[in-house]
Parts: sequence; C-alpha cells; structure tokens
Amino acid sequence: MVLTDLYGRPVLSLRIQLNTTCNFNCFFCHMEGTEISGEALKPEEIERVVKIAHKFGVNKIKLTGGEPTLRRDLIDIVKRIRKYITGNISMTTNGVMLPILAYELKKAGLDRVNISMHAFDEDTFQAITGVNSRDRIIKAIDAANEAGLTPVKINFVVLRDLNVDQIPDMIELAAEKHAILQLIEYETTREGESSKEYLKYHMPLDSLEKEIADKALSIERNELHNRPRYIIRTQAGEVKVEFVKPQRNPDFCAHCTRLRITSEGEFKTCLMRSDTNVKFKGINDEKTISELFRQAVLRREPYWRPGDEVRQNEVLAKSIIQNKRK
Ligand SMILES: Nc1nc2c(ncn2[C@@H]2O[C@H](COP(=O)(O)OP(=O)(O)OP(=O)(O)O)[C@@H](O)[C@H]2O)c(=O)[nH]1
Ligand SMILES: C[S@@+](CC[C@H](N)C(=O)[O-])C[C@H]1O[C@@H](n2cnc3c(N)ncnc32)[C@H](O)[C@@H]1O
Ligand code: SF4
Ligand code: SF4
Repeated sequence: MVLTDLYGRPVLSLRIQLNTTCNFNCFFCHMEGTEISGEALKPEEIERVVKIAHKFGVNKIKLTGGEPTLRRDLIDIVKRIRKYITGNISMTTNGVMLPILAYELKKAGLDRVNISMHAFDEDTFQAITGVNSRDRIIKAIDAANEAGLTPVKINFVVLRDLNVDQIPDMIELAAEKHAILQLIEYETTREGESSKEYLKYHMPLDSLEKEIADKALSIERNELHNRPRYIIRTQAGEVKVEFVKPQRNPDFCAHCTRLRITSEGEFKTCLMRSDTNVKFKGINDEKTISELFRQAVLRREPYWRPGDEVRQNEVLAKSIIQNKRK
C-alpha cells in the first residue's frame, strides 16, 4: 500500500544518506540539507528501514552522502537493500572510488550511478572540488559503463562565470560516454539565498534551457520532479540533457515523491528543512518505526507552492537577516 501525503504526493522512493564525510570539498555542497553527523546508520538499521518502506510501497532507492563510496560496508549495504527492492537502486557519487568498486557494486545489486563532474578542464575542476581528480572521474565513467551501472548520469551544477562555458564540452563528453548530462541549478544551502557563494555563482537555467530546447530533436520527462530531458544531436551522436531546476519551482516540488533518510537515522521530509524530521535511530521495533514512517509522510509539504510568493519572500528575508547576524 503506497502512502500519500496531505498534498496528494505518493512516496515512491527513499533517498538514503549513508554518511556526511567526503574526500572532496565542493564549495557549494548542501550535504543533503544536513549537518556533519557522528555515527552513521549501521547496515542492519538501513536494511530494517528499507524493509518497512518497501511494505509501504517504496520500490526505488537512491544512495547518497557525503561520499557514499567511503563506506567500507557499502557492498553489504547494497546487498541488504536488494533483498527487498525489485525496482531501481542507484547511487550518486563523486566517482573517485568507482574504478575500484564498480564491478562489485553491480554484482551486489546496484543498477546505476550518477557521477558528479562539474568541470571539463582540470583547473576548474580543482577550483570547484579542491581536488585534482578530473581524469580519475573520466575513468570512473568508463568503469561504470563497463560494469553495466547504466545509464550513467553526469551531474553538473551550473555556476555563473565559473563553469558555464564548459557545457558544450560536457555535452560532447556525455554523448561519447553514452551518458545523460544533468544540468543542475545551484541550490541554497543552510545559509539561504544570501550566501556569498550563492549570490556570486547562482544562475537561473531558463535561458540555457531555451537554447537546448531550440536544438532538441525531442523531449521526454523524468517523472521525478517532472524534469524535462532534451534529446539533442552532437558530433558523437545523440545525447540526453536533463534540467534540474528546483529553486522557487512549485512544479518541481509538486512532483516530489521522495522521503529522505539522514545518516543519523531520521526521516527527513524535505531537502530544504529539518524541523519536520522524525527520528527513528535507536528504535529496533518494526511496528514503532512503521508508525514513525507514517508520521513522516504526513509531515511532508511541498517547499515551493503555487501562489506562494509572499512566503518565498519571507524565506528570502529570513535568510538575509540570519546572514547579517553572523
Ligand atoms: N530541491 C531538491 N533537489 C533535489 C531533490 N532530489 C535531488 N535534488 C537535486 O538534484 C540533483 C541531482 O540529484 P541526484 O542525487 O543526482 O539524483 P537525481 O537526479 O535526483 O535522481 P535520478 O534522476 O533518479 O538519478 C542534486 O543537485 C540534488 O541536490 C529533491 O527532492 N529536492
Ligand atoms: C551532496 S552530493 C552527495 C553525493 C556525492 N558526494 C556527489 O557529490 O555526487 C549529491 C549531489 O548534490 C549535488 N549538490 C551538492 N550541493 C549542491 C547545491 N548547492 N546545489 C545543487 N546541487 C548540489 C552534488 O553535485 C551531487 O551531484
Ligand atoms: S563530492 Fe559530494 S558530498 Fe563531497 S563536497 Fe562535493 S557535493 Fe559535497
Ligand atoms: S518538497 Fe521540493 S524542495 Fe523539498 S525535497 Fe521535495 S522537491 Fe525538494
């Protein structure tokens, strides 16, 4: 039985944060809307909550972090999840460990990966992530393809004056590697829309989307968030370019079918807020966790709603005041 929230949105998938540690230092990182936390959920705790979610109709899992591949027990976690989930299990990763892990992950039951690569050239890659690993990420894409973790999605957060000029190269790269390129709008972190980096690097993706749409052979939709995916022709063949435009976008939130789990063991109802989290860490009884799962679903609200301009401005004003106080 699928659970639906008070806004008519079914909960179909779980986005599980496996840790809050990382070997990169991307300056824009939202860390899935969480604080750096201590002890992460154990494999058996993850298995239990997936089993319960599956009873409520969840059949799709996204693994994230921090950097999920830094968990030494990652393979065990994937195997445990696969016991219940017959649908898609995917992982979002910075890719550094994939050349070593790709085959084992596939064997354990992982279906596909999203690999983050926010620059085509090494210097920009390093300026964004703090790490000199651009070539390693190309190897990661190859390793994922060879292992069958497909279709690979390449995640590219678009940053004004920093990497936007590299999008044509990224489109060609995605075509060569038979990957889907995701162009992602810079989302706010805890500091809100007035953070120094956000003000400097955020750019709306509408004009970029129009440019791509004008060239598109056809368009399809990712059901999740109703995101448009344009099929365009390149020198290397056809490629899909998906746009992720979450900021101030009621349509995106209206199609949000994910419940999140923090590495600390809470149900998190929305990327952008923590005040509605429901903690289940430390509880072993499946009946009680099931009840907490229901409560979390009922607490879900679309963050951006149609006709919500007044609230949107309040959110912006609040984040500016908070920032001025710092
Ligand atoms: N606001 C918001 N942003 C999200 C949500 N889910 C993913 N994102 C953002 O979308 C971008 C891509 O996320 P990924 O982890 O690659 O996963 P995905 O593309 O959402 O999922 P798949 O299409 O199933 O692979 C990241 O920048 C996320 O922060 C969400 O529910 N709300
Ligand atoms: C938080 S990361 C965790 C997984 C992994 N470490 C990685 O980078 O792929 C998940 C995704 O969110 C993206 N992301 C992080 N901060 C973001 C922000 N402020 N706006 C938009 N996307 C962001 C990352 O680029 C990555 O694709
Ligand atoms: S690799 Fe992922 S978790 Fe690590 S800093 Fe970058 S976005 Fe954040
Ligand atoms: S409600 Fe909107 S902002 Fe919150 S997680 Fe869903 S899509 Fe993201």
